[in-house]
Amino acid sequence: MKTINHFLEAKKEGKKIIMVSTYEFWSAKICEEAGVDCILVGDSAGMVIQGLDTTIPVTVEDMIYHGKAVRRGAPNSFIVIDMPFLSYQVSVEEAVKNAGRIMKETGANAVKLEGGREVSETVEKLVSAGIPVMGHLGLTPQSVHALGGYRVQGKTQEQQKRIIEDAKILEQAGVFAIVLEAVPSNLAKEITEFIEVPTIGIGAGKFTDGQVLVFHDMMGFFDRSPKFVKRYVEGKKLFKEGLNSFINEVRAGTFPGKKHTYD
Ligand SMILES: Nc1nc(=O)c2c([nH]1)NC[C@@H]1CN(c3ccc(C(=O)N[C@@H](CCC(=O)O)C(=O)O)cc3)CN21
Ligand SMILES: CC(C)C(=O)C(=O)O
Ligand SMILES: [Mg+2]
Repeated sequence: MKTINHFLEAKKEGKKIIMVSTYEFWSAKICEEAGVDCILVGDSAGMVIQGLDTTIPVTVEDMIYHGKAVRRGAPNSFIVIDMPFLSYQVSVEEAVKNAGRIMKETGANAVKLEGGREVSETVEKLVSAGIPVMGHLGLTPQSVHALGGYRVQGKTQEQQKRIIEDAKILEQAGVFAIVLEAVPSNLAKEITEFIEVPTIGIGAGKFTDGQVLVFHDMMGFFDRSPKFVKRYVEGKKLFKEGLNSFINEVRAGTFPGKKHTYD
């Protein structure tokens, strides 16, 4: 079983950290068998699994449901679960309660929450309660309406300064790693060199200590994806081919054959 120490050691040794965001039993099992360092049960489940336009409606119950399934598929993996929108912003007390429920009911190793200085007190409290916390800066999708859409962050000097400061504040608050989403690669590089905890990038270039992608994105299940997604398999095409074979064989009367029949 990997622990939070694995993340710091990987950074020290210059070994890239591999994280994949996924939501249920069988893809979690594939991730564990393939040897990823960390599985993220992302609130992107709202978009990928529920077909929502944003992650905003996702609930603590949803995350616990997904977390339990992922833990069953990946019993030996380091699992991080996203705290959904408004499960940690209202008060530190609510955040501890919700994070505690997520940890107790799923068997996760850590939680992730979005934001910088505005969540630093919450991070401190969670860490002091024994709950490891991963940070998330740059494009923070739970603030999509405040940001005016899913836009690259850290384009102006002012924004860059703020994100760098936020990374330092999160590190001081006790996070064991920080996701950097949709920021210019030179900014991600600067942050990665500036802080001691590892950075895990998505749309943040190649200089971060690790990379994360959504399982269904990299497997090619979506027709439209952000620029940062690389499709390693044409999953939708492959699945459609399989499905078409089933349809054609049933219509032609060639399935089920002898092999698939109890005689
Ligand atoms: N399937 C999936 N993959 C993700 O990576 C992901 C989610 N869902 N849901 C939560 C957030 C939302 N994310 C997103 C969603 C859209 C863009 C996007 O459309 N970006 C455009 C515009 C960039 C710009 O104009 O600045 C792009 O072309 O990359 C980026 C990140 C990343 N996360
Ligand atoms: C894209 C990653 C970092 C995430 O937060 C998610 O999957 O929800
Ligand atoms: Mg998320």
